[in-house]
Amino acid sequence: MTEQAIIEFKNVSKQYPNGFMGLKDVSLQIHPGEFVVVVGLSGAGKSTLMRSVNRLHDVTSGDILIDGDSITKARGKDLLAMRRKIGMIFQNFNLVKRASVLKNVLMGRVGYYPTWKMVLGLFTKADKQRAYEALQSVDLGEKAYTRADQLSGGQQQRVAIARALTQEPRILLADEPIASLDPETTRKVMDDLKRINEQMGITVLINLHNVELAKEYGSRIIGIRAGHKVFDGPVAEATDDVIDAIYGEEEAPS
Ligand SMILES: Nc1ncnc2c1ncn2[C@@H]1O[C@H](COP(=O)(O)OP(=O)(O)OP(=O)(O)O)[C@@H](O)[C@H]1O
Repeated sequence: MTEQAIIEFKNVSKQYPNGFMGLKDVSLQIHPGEFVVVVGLSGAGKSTLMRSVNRLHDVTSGDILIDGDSITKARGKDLLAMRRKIGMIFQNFNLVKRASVLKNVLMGRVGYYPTWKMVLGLFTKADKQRAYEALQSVDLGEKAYTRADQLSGGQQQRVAIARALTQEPRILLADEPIASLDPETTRKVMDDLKRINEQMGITVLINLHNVELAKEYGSRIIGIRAGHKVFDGPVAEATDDVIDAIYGEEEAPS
């Protein structure tokens, strides 16, 4: 018996309103606990793929299943419940700069409260505890009351990771999370993601430009080129020839 995929793309295509095809007939399955790195040239469709998973982008055709349920077709409360399972971090951190680190991390609980409680900032003790614990897990417990914009870029990204963890997700999407960071902080963020994957069993899907880091941290690589999936396999199979085919100069498939 094969284990149920936590993320499944079935013949997914995405056409932007201007007619450009961001994804072309992509099918894939990701299983619980995997650490999958998506690589490809700038503009290949990596972010489009990532943002389709939690419906930051709607796809044009095909279906995306989360734990076997279609997120493509989900509406209202069902969509909200599915999105709770999916945390996300971004290249530019997306923190509320003038708010404290703790407030930012608590935002990870937004999907669990009605709007009026959020407006009044009425978080439960249990949620505050969750937020502290998430901050501690990225080694930033002592920064809880610091304003987010007082932290370094690497620290801000780790606050964003803590915010995603507070959501108690099963999947973590990371869209170019280290693109704005220097090499040293890059490692710290990647190490945090790896630890979260291994110790908490959270499935990680991450876009990276850097193939070396993709090979070092990933268990599996997906290569995207001009909207097509052109490679999907374990890191050991991502040979130089494979990487050349993902990044190379020759004509991309249409
Ligand atoms: N809203 C949009 N309308 C039209 N085209 C878009 C839109 N968003 C993205 N695209 C195009 O879709 C293609 C894929 O974009 P995407 O951001 O997914 O690429 P990427 O592989 O993540 O690139 P990068 O590494 O530079 O972020 C690009 O050619 C981009 O210009």
